[in-house]
Amino acid sequence: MTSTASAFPTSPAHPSSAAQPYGPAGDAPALLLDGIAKTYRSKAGAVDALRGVTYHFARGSFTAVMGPSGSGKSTLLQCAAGLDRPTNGTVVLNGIPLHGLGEVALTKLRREQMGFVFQAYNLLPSLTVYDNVALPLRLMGRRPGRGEVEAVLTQVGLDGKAKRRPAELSGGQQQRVAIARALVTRPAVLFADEPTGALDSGTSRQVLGLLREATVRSGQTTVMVTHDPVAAAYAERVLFLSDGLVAGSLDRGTPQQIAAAMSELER
Ligand SMILES: Nc1ncnc2c1ncn2[C@@H]1O[C@H](COP(=O)(O)OP(=O)(O)OP(=O)(O)O)[C@@H](O)[C@H]1O
Repeated sequence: MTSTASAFPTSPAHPSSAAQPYGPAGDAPALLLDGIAKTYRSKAGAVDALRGVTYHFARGSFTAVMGPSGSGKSTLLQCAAGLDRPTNGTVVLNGIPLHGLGEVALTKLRREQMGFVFQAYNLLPSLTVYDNVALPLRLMGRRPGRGEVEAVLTQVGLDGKAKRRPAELSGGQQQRVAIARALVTRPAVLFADEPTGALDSGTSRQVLGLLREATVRSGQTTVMVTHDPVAAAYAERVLFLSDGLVAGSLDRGTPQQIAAAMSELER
């Protein structure tokens, strides 16, 4: 792509914006990426997966990350969540710079301030729905209150399913358990990686509706990687990556507009 300006309105993500107040309360962004670069080195050579990504994810925003295969989406998510370390640049989550943290502190931060939803639901098969959802609280050293677990099960429409085990649920219901498990700690950022990749379109709509509702009702900040323009249209903004760089963004795009922007990037 030679120019991104017309098809992709410029996002408000520039290094200087880190110094600006955010939102009505002047809060820092939920997630700030500043000049993130990631080079993978192997015997086959070096691959520059990210080449300087600067972006802020405002509190309470729901952002989809899209881009052609190999554009760096998974790498971005991994670096943002502290699952991998960038070669250069800074990630600041809820005001906490990740680069200064050791593995133990990073694990604690992930448990307490991040939620994860993947294509594979990753539920523990031997635990009930209730215990799967309560697990992150237990891992934080907290005794889960019955009310808080039940409230989040209600939020995802799983009333009455608390005693079931994952194998007794449909795929869509299992993904809703995974979302409940991700939301129960009230994380600063919920990371979702192809959350509807294994679901049919009707069930996908329900799951995406839940993610959107969590933003609208509870101010949940969500970052979702997806290949699907229909899924991305549930987000307020789509951030496009191309060849390890931010190519632009699109606010409140329709699936058709998002698909057209993707086609332009893939040309
Ligand atoms: N562990 C690794 N070692 C070497 N290269 C890697 C590694 N992980 C990713 N890459 C390379 O980095 C680039 C970005 O990969 P990444 O998985 O982030 O892209 P993506 O946009 O998520 O792709 P896809 O849509 O196909 O999942 C690609 O060229 C990929 O081959």
